[in-house]
Amino acid sequence: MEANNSQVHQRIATIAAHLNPSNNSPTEGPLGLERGICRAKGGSAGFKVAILGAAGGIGQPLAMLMKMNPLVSVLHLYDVVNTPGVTADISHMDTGAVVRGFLGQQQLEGALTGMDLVIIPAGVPRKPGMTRDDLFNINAGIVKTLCEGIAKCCPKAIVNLISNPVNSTVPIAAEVFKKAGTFDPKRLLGVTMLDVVRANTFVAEVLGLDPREVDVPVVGGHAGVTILPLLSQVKPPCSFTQKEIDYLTDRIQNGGTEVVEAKAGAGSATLSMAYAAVKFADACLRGLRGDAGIVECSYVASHVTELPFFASKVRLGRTGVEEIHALGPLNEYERVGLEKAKKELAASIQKGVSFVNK
Ligand SMILES: NC(=O)C1=CN([C@@H]2O[C@H](COP(=O)(O)OP(=O)(O)OC[C@H]3O[C@@H](n4cnc5c(N)ncnc54)[C@H](O)[C@@H]3O)[C@@H](O)[C@H]2O)C=CC1
Ligand SMILES: O=C([O-])CC(=O)C(=O)O
Repeated sequence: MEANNSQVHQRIATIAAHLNPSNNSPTEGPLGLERGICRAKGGSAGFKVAILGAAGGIGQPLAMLMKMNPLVSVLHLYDVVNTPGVTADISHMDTGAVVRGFLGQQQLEGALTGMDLVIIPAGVPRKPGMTRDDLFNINAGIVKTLCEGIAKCCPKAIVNLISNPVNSTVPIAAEVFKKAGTFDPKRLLGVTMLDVVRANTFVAEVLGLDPREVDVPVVGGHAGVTILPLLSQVKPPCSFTQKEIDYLTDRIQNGGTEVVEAKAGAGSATLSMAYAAVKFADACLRGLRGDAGIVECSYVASHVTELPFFASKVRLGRTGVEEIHALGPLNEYERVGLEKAKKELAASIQKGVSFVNK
């Protein structure tokens, strides 16, 4: 039966009120708007996930892909701009997750409360000629503020940190959580999955294999020489010429720069990053659900080297990072690479720690 005029006007007024950025309540899609007249409640089973920076180049495709994930029952999209539009758009997808939008600092608390997983792609991306560390001055403050919100509103959530420079932003997040008394090293994960995704792709190209059959461990961190592919541990077992090793190591370490240069000022990797972020978030959610044997590379608080943070294979479970794998046997080429990586990582970690404790 069609709605009468006054019902239609009421619907429009309610939608307008909720999509208005000056409104303090979340910018919900129609399902949330009309709780009074809709039978669907949403969010009964599955996990609650928030994306901070959801209107950005990574955030939008990431939001779309998370809306398609059957493990997600509630999806909160937070940004300082444009969430009403992104939320309205994504909320029309006929998948299970209920989507709600949150706009601006005053709605951060609503975005975070009750979340099981928080994914953070907020912050500025590189332009040609910049290093990831050149983003520190802007992104460090953004990550600090968002993590203060997490410590307050959902201290038990798993955090997937994407914002660069990851080598420093993860230590920043850890310091914020320590200050708040909520730090749990098992729940803070720097996302280095794109390095693994690239490594699998480039190695598969060289070997003439399907990338889905290839598994390349990438350890260290997420910038230049700190990205250390362990080509001696590739699965399925294989061997490379020295020329292939030099080519692959260089291409994997500089994959981000390859995209930044190709985009010529229009940002850095967004689509492959959203894919990698969803692959990683899905692994975290399957771990939370209790699935066994989930192992991915991530940059975490770690004891595999003398550094306080390091990326390596970790096993994900109900409490987050349940086991950190040792690096395994390295060849001479990888041992030299490891020393270089550790030197740069040590400085990036210290920079992050000092930022919070200055
Ligand atoms: N870990 C990794 O492998 C990768 C990391 N990145 C990093 O991800 C970050 C985001 O990249 P893009 O999405 O391309 O950038 P973008 O500029 O397209 O989007 C960033 C979004 O963050 C939002 N934002 C800014 N300040 C915020 C705040 N205080 N709270 C919430 N949202 C805020 C912006 O409004 C924007 O919508 C960059 O730092 C980039 O370097 C990018 C690719 C790979
Ligand atoms: O290169 C960048 O600035 C973005 C990034 O981290 C990547 O694509 O790996």
